[in-house]
Amino acid sequence: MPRFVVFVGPRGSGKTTLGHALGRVLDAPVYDTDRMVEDLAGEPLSRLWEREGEEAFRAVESRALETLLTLSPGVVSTGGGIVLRQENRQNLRRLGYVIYLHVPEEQLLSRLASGSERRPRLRQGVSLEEEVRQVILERDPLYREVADRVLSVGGASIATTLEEILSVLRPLSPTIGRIP
Ligand SMILES: Nc1ncnc2c1ncn2[C@@H]1O[C@H](COP(=O)(O)OP(=O)(O)O)[C@@H](O)[C@H]1O
Ligand SMILES: O=C(O)C1=C[C@@H](OP(=O)(O)O)[C@@H](O)[C@H](O)C1
Ligand SMILES: [Mg+2]
Repeated sequence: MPRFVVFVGPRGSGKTTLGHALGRVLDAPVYDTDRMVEDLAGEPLSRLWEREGEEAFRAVESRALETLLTLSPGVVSTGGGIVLRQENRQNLRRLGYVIYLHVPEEQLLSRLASGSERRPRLRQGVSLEEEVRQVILERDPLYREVADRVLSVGGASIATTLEEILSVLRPLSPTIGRIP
């Protein structure tokens, strides 16, 4: 697999879930920049964020992304805010084929509201609904800027979305590697 397949998109769009699923099917290494940040920082993401704030987290996130450029190609699940920095947008494009998982706001909201995982809030003093609205407004153009492909996957099951991803990747197999 000579190049990476990279998922970008907002929180709850399924980057982590689909990254693992795709890695299994392709028998390729799976990287999640959030887990790489935790390894580099030596503490859970939520604690780093709480203790040192978002900017400190972003600095480690950029280092994690730079590290990826030196690793064996595989599937990369990014954190939803990785596109905020220009240097990261450049590095994402260098890594390989970037897929933006586009999911309607209502669906993101219901996944985030029901998820058991602890995710730090991105906006203070507003409802989760307003946070999701603001964050999408700010980042949607940035996801589109880095994406080779925008996949609208709202409403589809994990299995159906995985099939759709595989059908997008198949024609690219000369640069991505063998796709089943
Ligand atoms: N069709 C779907 N595709 C991806 N995730 C889904 C889907 N339906 C429900 N989910 C759930 O939504 C959540 C997505 O979270 P996650 O994979 O952590 O997203 P991200 O890494 O983009 O924040 C998971 O709990 C997953 O089980
Ligand atoms: O959108 C964001 O700014 C963030 C998304 C999270 O990753 P997921 O998109 O995988 O939830 C994680 O990087 C951190 O909590 C910040
Ligand atoms: Mg994730």
